[in-house]
Amino acid sequence: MRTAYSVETVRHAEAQLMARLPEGALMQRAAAGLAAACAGLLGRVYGARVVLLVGSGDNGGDALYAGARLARRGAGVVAVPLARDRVHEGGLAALLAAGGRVADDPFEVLASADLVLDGITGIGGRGGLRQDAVPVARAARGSDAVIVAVDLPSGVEADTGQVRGEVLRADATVTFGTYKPGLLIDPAKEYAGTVRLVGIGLEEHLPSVPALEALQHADVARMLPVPAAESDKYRRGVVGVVAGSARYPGAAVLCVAGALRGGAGAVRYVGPAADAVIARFPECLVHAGPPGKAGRVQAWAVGPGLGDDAGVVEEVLASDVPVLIDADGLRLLDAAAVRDRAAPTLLTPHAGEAAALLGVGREEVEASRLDSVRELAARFGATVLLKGSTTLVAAPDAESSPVRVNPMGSSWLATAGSGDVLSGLAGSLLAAGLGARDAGSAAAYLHGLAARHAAAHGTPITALEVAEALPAAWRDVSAA
Ligand SMILES: NC(=O)C1=CN([C@@H]2O[C@H](COP(=O)(O)OP(=O)(O)OC[C@H]3O[C@@H](n4cnc5c(N)ncnc54)[C@H](OP(=O)(O)O)[C@@H]3O)[C@@H](O)[C@H]2O)[C@@H](O)CC1
Ligand SMILES: Nc1ncnc2c1ncn2[C@@H]1O[C@H](COP(=O)(O)OP(=O)(O)O)[C@@H](O)[C@H]1O
Ligand SMILES: [K+]
Repeated sequence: MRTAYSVETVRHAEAQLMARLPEGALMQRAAAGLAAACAGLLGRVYGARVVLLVGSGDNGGDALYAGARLARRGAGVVAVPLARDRVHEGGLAALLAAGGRVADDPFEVLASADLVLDGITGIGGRGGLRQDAVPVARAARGSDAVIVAVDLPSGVEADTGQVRGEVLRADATVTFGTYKPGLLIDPAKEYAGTVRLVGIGLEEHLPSVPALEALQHADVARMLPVPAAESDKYRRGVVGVVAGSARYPGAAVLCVAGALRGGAGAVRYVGPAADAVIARFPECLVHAGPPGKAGRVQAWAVGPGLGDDAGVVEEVLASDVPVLIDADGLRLLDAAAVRDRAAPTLLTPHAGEAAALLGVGREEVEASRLDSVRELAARFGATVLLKGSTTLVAAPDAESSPVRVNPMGSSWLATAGSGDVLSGLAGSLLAAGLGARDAGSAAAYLHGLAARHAAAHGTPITALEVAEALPAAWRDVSAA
């Protein structure tokens, strides 16, 4: 599991750690890790041309001390202080003592740099880059240099991943002590490049519950259901799929395709697209409906391609088993009925659907994905999976359940019907006994990995191919 902590928590842990260490020791640890990462990127340090963009805080201090280390190894290191009267004094002295210098003309040194260290702002930054920093940031980006962000790309919001102005896009980011949410969530994530975490001893001072967590193969493997000797199809869980309509029969087929690969013992399709479903998947149980007459299930997945049948959504919400609601189901649901449910509910909106549920514009959700998913989970008292380039899953008990961010996405998933596959898959995991947060985040993980398998040759993929690649994704994860 990779975890990210908020700035406030990092500051608190930093204070505890610093109280135990000699003055400046923490910054030296950070600088040592940063210099080592830069050396790795440069290959040969001796003779390399390194430019430091130095802001007025400790982020600039890190850059200066790292620059001093590179200068001692023979790099030509030049500092570009953004405010000459407010530079980390110890860092600047160390750089000068190591043979580095301050630039006379920032644009000239940037034009021929091999590597630029962005030490303008880290966790102390507010808003996008200020006007005085913008021209040098643009010149750095316009050069051929590798750009390495110190702790965070300057200009992003560390706690939310929001981007409110200009950001210096990095090729790599070296972050200290812990990931920050902004390094894992779009749009900020897109500016960070490859992220490397450097330990500085902060870990033992961080609380057990992070702000954000990202699953890895082994975490997902532990969640996936495996049939035991005494299992039968009913004990493994039956998932009911309420999807599709005369107009959209394909959504039913895709949702069932996902559900069949999600570990439930049986998939029960309920709705008007039974012929299309059975033609493709003879192993599926089908029923014309209504859901209450179709037989017992251990979870429902309702909504893809449903059309305007609010009655089935109401009926499914009134059941006492876990329910996943997607697509048309999100438009038709009664918010009070969701809040009043005793069994878990998992809502799976994309940004547009989330915006409609919140009564805001789609751009607002896309710009503030973390706040949006948390707000939805709180408002509906439900677990919410917000789809998109970085899928987030938030549970209603925010204090004890950190938001999960899916690290295994693939932009090839931006294809019609892939969300229907995800709903079926997550519904199947719910029926197999996973909690809503685990079912949502494991489904998003497998779904993204399946898309990567399907697109391995770099060609466009279809939603059905994503479903067909789910066993390969499952195998990968289980092997971890
Ligand atoms: N915590 C830890 O464990 C460790 C922390 N360490 C390091 O310390 C960093 C945090 O340092 P920090 O607190 O000094 O803040 P920092 O990021 O340098 O920014 C503040 C300065 O930037 C300025 N500024 C603000 N917004 C701006 C903008 N939009 N555009 C331009 N400028 C802007 C702001 O100016 P002001 O508002 O005061 O005018 C202020 O002077 C952290 O990220 C890590 O690198 C490591 O050394 C060791 C372990
Ligand atoms: N740019 C992207 N990068 C990664 N994943 C994406 C991107 N765009 C969409 N996705 C994923 O593709 C799926 C699309 O689902 P959805 O929006 O419901 O589409 P549909 O209704 O056509 O099935 C979701 O799993 C979403 O997270
Ligand atoms: K930075």
